[in-house]
Amino acid sequence: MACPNTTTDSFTLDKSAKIYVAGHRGLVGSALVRKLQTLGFTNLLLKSHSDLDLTNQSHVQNFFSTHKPDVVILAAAKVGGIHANNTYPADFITINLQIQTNVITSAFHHGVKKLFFLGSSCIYPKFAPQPIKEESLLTGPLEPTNEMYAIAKIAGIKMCQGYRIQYNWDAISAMPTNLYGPNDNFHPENSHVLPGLMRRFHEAKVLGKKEVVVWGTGAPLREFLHVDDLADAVVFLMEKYSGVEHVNVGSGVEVSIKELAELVKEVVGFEGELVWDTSKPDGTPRKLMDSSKLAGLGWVPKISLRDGLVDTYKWYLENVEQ
Ligand SMILES: NC(=O)C1=CN([C@@H]2O[C@H](COP(=O)(O)OP(=O)(O)OC[C@H]3O[C@@H](n4cnc5c(N)ncnc54)[C@H](OP(=O)(O)O)[C@@H]3O)[C@@H](O)[C@H]2O)C=CC1
Ligand SMILES: C[C@H]1O[C@H](OP(=O)(O)OP(=O)(O)OC[C@H]2O[C@@H](n3cnc4c(=O)[nH]c(N)nc43)[C@H](O)[C@@H]2O)[C@@H](O)[C@@H](O)C1=O
Repeated sequence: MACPNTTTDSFTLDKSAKIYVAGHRGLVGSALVRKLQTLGFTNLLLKSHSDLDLTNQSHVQNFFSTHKPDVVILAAAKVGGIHANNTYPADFITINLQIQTNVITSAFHHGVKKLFFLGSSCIYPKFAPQPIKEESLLTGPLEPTNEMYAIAKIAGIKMCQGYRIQYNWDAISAMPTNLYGPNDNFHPENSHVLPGLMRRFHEAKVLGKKEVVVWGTGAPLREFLHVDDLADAVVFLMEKYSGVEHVNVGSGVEVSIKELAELVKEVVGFEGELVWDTSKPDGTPRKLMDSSKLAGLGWVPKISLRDGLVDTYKWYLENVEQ
């Protein structure tokens, strides 16, 4: 494509840059705020969903016109696990297209210098060769359980590319693997597998239950990354990367859902049995990403799955458990 990959040094040098973290109360947004504050950034622009609905175009335009951020990290989205994606496909495509279109276009028109778009590993074809390289995008059919969400995310990547190619605007995107950590969504049905199981095992332990139901066959393979590692990677890419192609962000370690369930069970301390509900969908059989491009730039993850689970369960006990 037309634009070369270049590096940028404007981001970390200026600790007073006005950085708008959209979605700062969510899993990713809150980790980004922690990371940026630790690094000494003093001018974070934060607006909760109740104060600014990013699906509302005129409100988003007014917000950018008033506050004029220098940098935008777009971590606001309609997000959920396999059940939520499968049950609310209209919401997943519409809300995500609205949020990202409003934020990207307003950021461009109001002089934002750099924008970071977060996609997801579900953008890749269901049967992409593993580990999945960035080039696999748009080479085959998507996984049906999250097709709507994936199509919105692909549109976000392409918007960033389009604005870079046409206007040389510095919009970059990263595709994280399955994430977990503090401020995750622990909803019993709509969450992702890791927080969903953590809650179910915890409640079963407290109530002295003998069994916990786990969805699907347990055979699918997933790659998990602690959100603090993701936040570190995002800041790293903001500093080091300015290219047209999206960048995979994974841990490089995959586990089966059965292995994950056993590990969460152990960390939580539930001593009963697992019962597999095979009426629930498995989703993509495998989605290990190839993160060698990011590794080549000099970034590697630090938090093991076991350590990350222990940290997340501690957070759950302190913040979610009543
Ligand atoms: N979690 C994961 O495993 C992965 C996430 N990602 C990507 O990372 C990004 C962040 O995800 P994550 O942190 O997990 O999601 P969360 O659901 O934890 O956070 C999303 C945030 O966006 C806000 N938001 C949603 N809709 C609107 C709206 N209309 N207006 C304003 N704010 C809104 C939410 O506010 P409120 O809660 O008040 O609605 C929330 O603060 C997303 O782009 C997602 O695709 C990528 C790969 C994996
Ligand atoms: C991040 C990613 O997340 C989603 O894709 P997913 O990886 O399939 O998501 P998941 O975490 O919900 O499930 C992973 C696996 O785990 C099994 N599973 C067992 N028991 C529970 C359970 O209790 N809850 C859930 N949610 N899943 C369970 C489940 O049946 C499946 O086999 C998409 O939103 C997609 O859009 C996306 O981007």
